[in-house]
Amino acid sequence: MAGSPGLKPLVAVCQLTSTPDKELNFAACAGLVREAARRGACLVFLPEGFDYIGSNTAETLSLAESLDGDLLGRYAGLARDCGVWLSLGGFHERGRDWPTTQRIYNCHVLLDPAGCRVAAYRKTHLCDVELEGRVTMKESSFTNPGPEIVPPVSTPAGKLGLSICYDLRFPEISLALRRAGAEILTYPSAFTVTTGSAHWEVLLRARAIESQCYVVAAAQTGKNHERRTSYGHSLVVDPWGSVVAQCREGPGLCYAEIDLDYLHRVRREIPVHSHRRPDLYGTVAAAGAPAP
Ligand SMILES: O=C(O)CNC(=O)[C@H](CS)NC(=O)CCC(=O)C(=O)O
Repeated sequence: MAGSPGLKPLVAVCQLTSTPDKELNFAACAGLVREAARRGACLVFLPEGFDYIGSNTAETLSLAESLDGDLLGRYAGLARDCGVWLSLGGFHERGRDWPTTQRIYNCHVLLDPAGCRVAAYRKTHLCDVELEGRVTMKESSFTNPGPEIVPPVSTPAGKLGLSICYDLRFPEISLALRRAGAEILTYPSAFTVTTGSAHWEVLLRARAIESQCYVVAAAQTGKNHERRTSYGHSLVVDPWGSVVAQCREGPGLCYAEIDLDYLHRVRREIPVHSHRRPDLYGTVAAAGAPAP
């Protein structure tokens, strides 16, 4: 379907309730990816923690694998079987430094339809957040921060910029990806209900409007284990800021056509990118500092 004249590429967004059971999670993901491929999607997005959501730190660490391990091998087979690109947002990766750090990376892997790994972005902003009496997250206690932002990758749907979940709160990364040529930004996520209900959609729409990119956000939803519930609301935003697709409650799929002609029209009409003043943003003195 992708590339056929007159047809716009279709992307699919998977919403999941991952548990600590990797087998069950793989079966759920494979079912959704196969369905998305049957419907003609060329690129399928899975959320952060698509592999599993551990019920405690020890379990999270013990289940982690390397990028060359069995689980990603099976996802590569799935991409090949279905002939789709797969955005695997937020794989729990044991990197080469595992023996010394005993920490993992939160790694967003992009596979092409041959099952080849074409990019791996390791989450750079770690979610250490404490909302008194409601939410405690300390991702840095078991995760190493990624060392770099990864250049956008050409896919049949457009040039894809990779981020993960909490990165969504940092417009710097989305603008850096836009500057590097991104047309689609993606934020695979496992948001909390408390922060998601206040911030999720408004942040995603803001990232789309300011970067003039499509924004694709696959999310965990519902009860992952006894002590963890995720916000859901997987969606796609167009470069004007309209929500063009959204999952309903529970695990499932939503679809969007990516219209790059429309994206370029929005960029022509409001050329914020060429109006930026990078000469100024780094030069503001702190309050109270003496005037030059
Ligand atoms: O740990 C795993 O297994 C999967 N990773 C996560 O769930 C991550 C780190 S704890 N969650 C977030 O970043 C939530 C961000 C969020 O909710 C916000 O920014 O408001």
